[in-house]
Amino acid sequence: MSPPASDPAQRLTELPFPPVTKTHILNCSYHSWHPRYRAITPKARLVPLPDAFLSYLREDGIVLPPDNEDTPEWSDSDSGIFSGADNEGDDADDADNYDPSASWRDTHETIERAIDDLGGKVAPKLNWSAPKDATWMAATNSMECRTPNDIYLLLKSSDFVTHDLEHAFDDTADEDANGSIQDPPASASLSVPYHLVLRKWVTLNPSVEFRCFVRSRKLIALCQRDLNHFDFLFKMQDKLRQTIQEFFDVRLRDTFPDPSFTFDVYVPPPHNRVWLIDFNPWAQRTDPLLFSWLELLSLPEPPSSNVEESTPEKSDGSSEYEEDITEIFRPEFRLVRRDDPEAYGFTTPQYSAHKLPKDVVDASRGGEGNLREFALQWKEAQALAEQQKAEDSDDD
Ligand SMILES: Nc1ncnc2c1ncn2[C@@H]1O[C@H](COP(=O)(O)OP(=O)(O)OP(=O)(O)O)[C@@H](O)[C@H]1O
Ligand SMILES: [Mg+2]
Repeated sequence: MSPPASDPAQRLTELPFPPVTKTHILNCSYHSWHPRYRAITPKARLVPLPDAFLSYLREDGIVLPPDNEDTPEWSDSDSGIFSGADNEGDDADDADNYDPSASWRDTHETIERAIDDLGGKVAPKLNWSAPKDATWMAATNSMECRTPNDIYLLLKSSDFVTHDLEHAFDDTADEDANGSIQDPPASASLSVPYHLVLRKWVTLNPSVEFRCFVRSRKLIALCQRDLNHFDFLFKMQDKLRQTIQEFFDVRLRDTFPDPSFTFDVYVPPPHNRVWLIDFNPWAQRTDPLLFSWLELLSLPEPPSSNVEESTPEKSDGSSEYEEDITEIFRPEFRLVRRDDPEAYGFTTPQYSAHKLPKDVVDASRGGEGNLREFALQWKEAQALAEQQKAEDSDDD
């Protein structure tokens, strides 16, 4: 028998989120919000993905379409990844003729044209997730892609992308056609219109990327996305908070379909223009970064005078009181302090738990030689990451 809702043990193990609906998850998908916010988002192209392409993404192993010009030599023998062309040896005949893109050639070509359209370099993502955990697979060690194959390699290596494909609606409540929660759950499930999102590549300065938390259409908290300490942010904290608050009030507060959500912004120098990068659901799956979800769920809300279009007047006709309240409430803006990294548990590299995609492990099982080679590369990559970490902390 399941414990009653009032059982203290249950209260301790479950965060008090309002039910997360599939509609809410879909509202945070790039393809749903992008048309509404195109003007405030860096240039992007969306490519609808047919089932055949989705099957390719879901397949085990990483086989790339033939691409003589852009597939580097090392990709055939060194890592278990191979392109349809250029294979040598006894087993190569089949692979020579195999083009995984044969059944989605149109999509491949659309992607090629979109990359061109966006100036030759793009940052890819699926409906919700970018392959941030797979950049170590890429020759550039980043999400910068110049060819369709660069994109496929990243997408197929990413656990975050797999989550979009296989677990988009995990832990969501069922709802009826009007969006009301169904009890008992309805069996009908919403299907996901999968899209490849290609964003024109820009070299972003991670210090001015922020995640913002909105509860009941009120901006209650914001914080850095990058978990390093940046001294200069402290001096401009008030200005940044005000700029982002205004952006939220004007652009998002009344237009986003759900009352609670998170959004990510980029505020490049001179810090007076805000770019929308992404939305994430108000749900446990979203990383609360410098906050905990329990804090975010229980932080005090601003008085409503801070969010109303017009402040109601007092009986004597003045609105001084409301202005005072507006003055007092500030969404909490959390930055990483100089001596903070330990406190926040940043001693492990970000996404370290995701650095070994299943596909790569599978690829490395091709025999002892392959495994040894793979292990060597793995060690090198780790040493490089350690070195980078040491350099970063020296800078601090
Ligand atoms: N156009 C771009 N060019 C280069 N890099 C970009 C671009 N857009 C975003 N990025 C970088 O990619 C990172 C991840 O992008 P995004 O926030 O869309 O990923 P995500 O998977 O939704 O992340 P999360 O899981 O944290 O919500 C951003 O923090 C930013 O540093
Ligand atoms: Mg996101």
